[in-house]
Amino acid sequence: MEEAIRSSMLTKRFGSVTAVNGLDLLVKKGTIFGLVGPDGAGKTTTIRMLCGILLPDEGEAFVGGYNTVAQGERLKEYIGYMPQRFSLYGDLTVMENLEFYAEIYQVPRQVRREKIKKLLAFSNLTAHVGKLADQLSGGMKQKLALSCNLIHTPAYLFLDEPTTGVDPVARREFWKILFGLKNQGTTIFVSTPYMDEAERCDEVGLMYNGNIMRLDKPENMIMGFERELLSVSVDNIFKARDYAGELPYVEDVYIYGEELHIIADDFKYARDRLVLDFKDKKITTFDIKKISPSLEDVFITSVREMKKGIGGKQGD
Ligand SMILES: Nc1ncnc2c1ncn2[C@@H]1O[C@H](COP(=O)(O)OP(=O)(O)OP(=O)(O)O)[C@@H](O)[C@H]1O
Repeated sequence: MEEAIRSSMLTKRFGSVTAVNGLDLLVKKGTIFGLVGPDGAGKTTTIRMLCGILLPDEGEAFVGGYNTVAQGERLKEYIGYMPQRFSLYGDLTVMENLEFYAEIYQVPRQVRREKIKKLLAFSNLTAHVGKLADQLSGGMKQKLALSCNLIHTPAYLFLDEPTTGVDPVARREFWKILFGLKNQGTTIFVSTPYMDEAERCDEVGLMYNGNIMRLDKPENMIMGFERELLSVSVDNIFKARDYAGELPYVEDVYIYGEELHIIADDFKYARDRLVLDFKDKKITTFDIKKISPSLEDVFITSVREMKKGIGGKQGD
């Protein structure tokens, strides 16, 4: 296994807030690592430390063998970093933006044209070279931003929520590009709020309150979900959610799309009792069935357990 990214006890504090708390990570070369977690979990701070932009208070990290602090300048040649709000120049065209970043990254002039041509083809932007960046759709803007970050052919790519706010079709297309990069050997470290994207990563870390609470392949996380999960369709979802939360045989309950997801020890017992208990409360049950968990179920329940663990109040 060739190591690409490693951190040990990486810590960052902002005043009394510990944004990242003793993070130990290991990402293999040529893989996609996904960092998932609620707002404020510490994802951006982690990425910024790994890119050598933010100094850790404790611990250390290495990317491609380079120490992110002591060799931070050297490291910049090998990494691409796309922050949540990457600045494209709206009044420059697609081509001009790429040329601008080629200049910034000092891409040798003799290879610039060829490199830009390849990136445009790779990201399906060839037909739009003359358009102003401001006139592109959200998905195209993100692809252009990614292309600008790939102009110097980085071996390690850090993407902070690169597809937030982008429509599902454009998100899929963006991920096709990421898979293409992975196949060429690029290591990708990406934070995302989308579970379908997390499922596409080789490994996923669930971050909460500055800690990685779980770290595994997505399929292992799903397999490790050992409780019974019920999907329940009712006429009054909020009333049903609040009531189910008080029932002794219900371990957890949350709203999942149009349905209630209920976790219990014993499916048959919970199903039979729920229908009766809901009826008593004048809640009509349209459908109730056992389902396999998705990665989203794993994350929702993990975060809820963590919140309970630290005495926090549960949300949805
Ligand atoms: N420059 C800063 N000054 C003070 N506090 C900060 C700073 N940057 C981050 N924090 C705090 O550190 C914690 C982690 O923030 P961070 O931005 O890393 O989380 P995140 O998981 O990326 O969330 P989001 O997706 O909302 O950006 C939060 O409590 C945040 O308020």
